[in-house]
Amino acid sequence: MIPSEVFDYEDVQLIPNKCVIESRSEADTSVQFGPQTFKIPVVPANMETVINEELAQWLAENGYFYVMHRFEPERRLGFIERMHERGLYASISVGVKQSEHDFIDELAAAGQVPEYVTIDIAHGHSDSVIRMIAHLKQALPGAFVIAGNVGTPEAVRELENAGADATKVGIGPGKACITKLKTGFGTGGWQLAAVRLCAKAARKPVIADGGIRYNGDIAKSIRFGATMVMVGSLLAGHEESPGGKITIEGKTYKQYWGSASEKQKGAYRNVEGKQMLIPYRGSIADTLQEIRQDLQSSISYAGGQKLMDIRHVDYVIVNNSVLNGDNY
Ligand SMILES: NC(=O)C1=CN([C@@H]2O[C@H](COP(=O)(O)OP(=O)(O)OC[C@H]3O[C@@H](n4cnc5c(N)ncnc54)[C@H](OP(=O)(O)O)[C@@H]3O)[C@@H](O)[C@H]2O)C=CC1
Ligand SMILES: Nc1nc2c(ncn2[C@@H]2O[C@H](COP(=O)(O)O)[C@@H](O)[C@H]2O)c(=O)[nH]1
Repeated sequence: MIPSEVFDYEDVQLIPNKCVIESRSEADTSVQFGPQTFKIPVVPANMETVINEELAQWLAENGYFYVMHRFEPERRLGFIERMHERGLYASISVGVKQSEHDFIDELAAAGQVPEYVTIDIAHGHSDSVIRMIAHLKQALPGAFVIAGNVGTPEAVRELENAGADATKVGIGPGKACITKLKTGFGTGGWQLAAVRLCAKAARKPVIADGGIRYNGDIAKSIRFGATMVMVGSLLAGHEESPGGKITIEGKTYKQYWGSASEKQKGAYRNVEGKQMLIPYRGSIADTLQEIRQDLQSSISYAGGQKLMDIRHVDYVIVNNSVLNGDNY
């Protein structure tokens, strides 16, 4: 499959339709994803500098989707128990190694079924992921299984056929990502077109993962078929973000690093990520509220009342329009 139309977020603008609401507050940004409905179609990336247990609890309590990362594997069972004790949903990540299969058996034996499990590896179109989907569906049949990451319609179909309830699309578009440079592969530079191709092939929800630089990119992801949008760097600069706070020459930053960076792995082996500093942005609650308001505006420009009305708008390709003086 060679994609015929290739574009990314900055190359596209959505075309407005006549407004049918009196106020943006009437626009409904909520989305059904798996067993729950969430306030906005946005999930912080399952990365160590983006999400931790405290933030996960706050997000669940406040109607947002989260996916806990998998880099403290021994804490996951306790995390699920703690979330369930508080009457909150549990959403965890797993890898594909034998120890992860053993962990799934441990959860089944303990009767602790997370509502969401994300299989999170770099190259998700693989037999190892297909085996993990099968194991999850057999051992924890109540869990909603998200599988990734992938970048092709073939991969989406194969993982869905294996039993995945949703797939996650994005190989290399992330801000901390160097996959494109190190391997020559991926959807970096044409992530939005890849989301479109994958979503067209999908029969189940697709998560667009990586490359979101502006709030408007979330609406563009929805237009091109995503049901949920995973965001790393844009949500990593907050007070609640787990990365360390650093002040340089009077300006404050938070640390952000790739899950396949040397910093995360503790060794320079198969490194496909880097670390960087993200300007400090205050409270994540304010940013999520701003995202919701911007999405309400998007829905109004789409001539709609609800999130999925954005799906039906026309668009134009305008090369790099966002970068032509519109940065803020
Ligand atoms: N979205 C993206 O573009 C990317 C995301 N990441 C993130 O980095 C983290 C680490 O990812 P990952 O290294 O996959 O996790 P793991 O180190 O857990 O690797 C998962 C398993 O897949 C194998 N594997 C990994 N990559 C390949 C490949 N290209 N071909 C064949 N086998 C492979 C690994 O073996 P072995 O290590 O021996 O090869 C390992 O057994 C994850 O959170 C992932 O999401 C990483 C890169 C790209
Ligand atoms: N190639 C790599 N991709 C990575 C790594 N760590 C995380 N990721 C992916 O990036 C997104 C977040 O992207 P952003 O543009 O919103 O910052 C995240 O969800 C992963 O899919 C990595 O080390 N290498």
